[in-house]
Amino acid sequence: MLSLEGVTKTYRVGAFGAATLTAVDDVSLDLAPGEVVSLIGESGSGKTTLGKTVLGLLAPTRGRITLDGAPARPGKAYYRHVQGVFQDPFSCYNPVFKADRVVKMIKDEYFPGVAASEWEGRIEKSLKDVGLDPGQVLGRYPHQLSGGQLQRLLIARALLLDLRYLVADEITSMLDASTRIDVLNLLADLKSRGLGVLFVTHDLSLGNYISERAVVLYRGQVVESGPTAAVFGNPLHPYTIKLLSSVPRLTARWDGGDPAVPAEEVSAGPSTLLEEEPGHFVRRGDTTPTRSVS
Ligand SMILES: Nc1ncnc2c1ncn2[C@@H]1O[C@H](COP(=O)(O)OP(=O)(O)OP(=O)(O)O)[C@@H](O)[C@H]1O
Repeated sequence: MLSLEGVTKTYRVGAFGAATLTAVDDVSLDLAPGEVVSLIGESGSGKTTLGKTVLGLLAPTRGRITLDGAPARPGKAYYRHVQGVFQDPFSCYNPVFKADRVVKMIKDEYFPGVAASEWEGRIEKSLKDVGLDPGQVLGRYPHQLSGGQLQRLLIARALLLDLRYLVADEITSMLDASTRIDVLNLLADLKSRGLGVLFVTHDLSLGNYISERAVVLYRGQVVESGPTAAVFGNPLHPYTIKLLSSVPRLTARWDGGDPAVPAEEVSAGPSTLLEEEPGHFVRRGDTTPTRSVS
C-alpha cells in the first residue's frame, strides 16, 4: 500500500521568498495494488505538486508518505517500485539518446548483474506489454517516435523495474483522442495485472473512465473523495458540482447561461472531511477560501 498521511507542501513565494503558498494542504489517501485513484482538480489545485511529492521529487513540508508501512525515501529501493510518467513525453528524453540507450540505462543503474541475453528478453517483454514492437522503436531517436509511442516507452521503461505504483500526471493530455484511449486502456490492463496508479488529471471524463476511486482537490485540499461512481453520480461538494456542471456535453449546446454554481459557494476552509455515504467523504465547514499565501 502506498499511503499519504496529512501531506502538506508549501512553497516560498514573493519577493525574496518572504511569503509561503500552501500548494497541498493536509492530504491523506491510500493507493492499493491493482487500483486506479484519480486525482482531479483544475489548474493550480496542487495535483502536480502532490504527484512530485509522492515521487520524492519534492519533500513534504509536513506529513508522511509510506510504502507498505515504511517511510518512503527517494532512492533506488523506492524507485524500483514507484515511478512517474508525465504530461510531455518529449521532455523526459535526451534527444540524442536512442530508445535502446534509454532502457540500457535502467540495466546499468538497477540490474548490472543481469546477463545481456536475459535483459534483452525483459526489454522485449516490457515493450510488448505496452503494445510496442521492439524492432520498430529501439533504434529510434525520440523525435522519430510519436507522442503515444514515447508515453508507452516511458511506461515500458518503468515496467523493467519491479513496478508496483505509477504516478501518471496528465499523461494523455498531449495525445490525440484515439491514442489517448489506447494509453488509458494500457493503464487499465496494467491495473488488472496488479499495478496501482495515481492518475492525475484535470479531465473529469478520463477520471471517470479509468478510476475506481476519485479524489477532488481544490486549492490544495481534498474537498471530496470516494468511489468514482459516488463522486460522479452523487457529487456533494459545491466545487465538485461546479466541475461536473462545467463539462461540455457532446449532445447539448451551451445556452449562454452560467453552468457554474456561484463562486462564493465554492470553498475550502478550516473544515473537516465527513463520511456522508460509506467511503464517500465531503469537506464540510467554514466556507472561507483558505489557500494561504502568508
Ligand atoms: N516551484 C514553485 N514555487 C512556487 N509556487 C509553485 C511552484 N510550483 C507550483 N506552485 C504553485 O502551487 C500551486 C499548485 O501548483 P500545481 O502545479 O501543483 O497545480 P496543478 O493542479 O498541477 O496545476 P496544473 O494542472 O496547471 O499543472 C499553484 O498556485 C502554483 O502556482
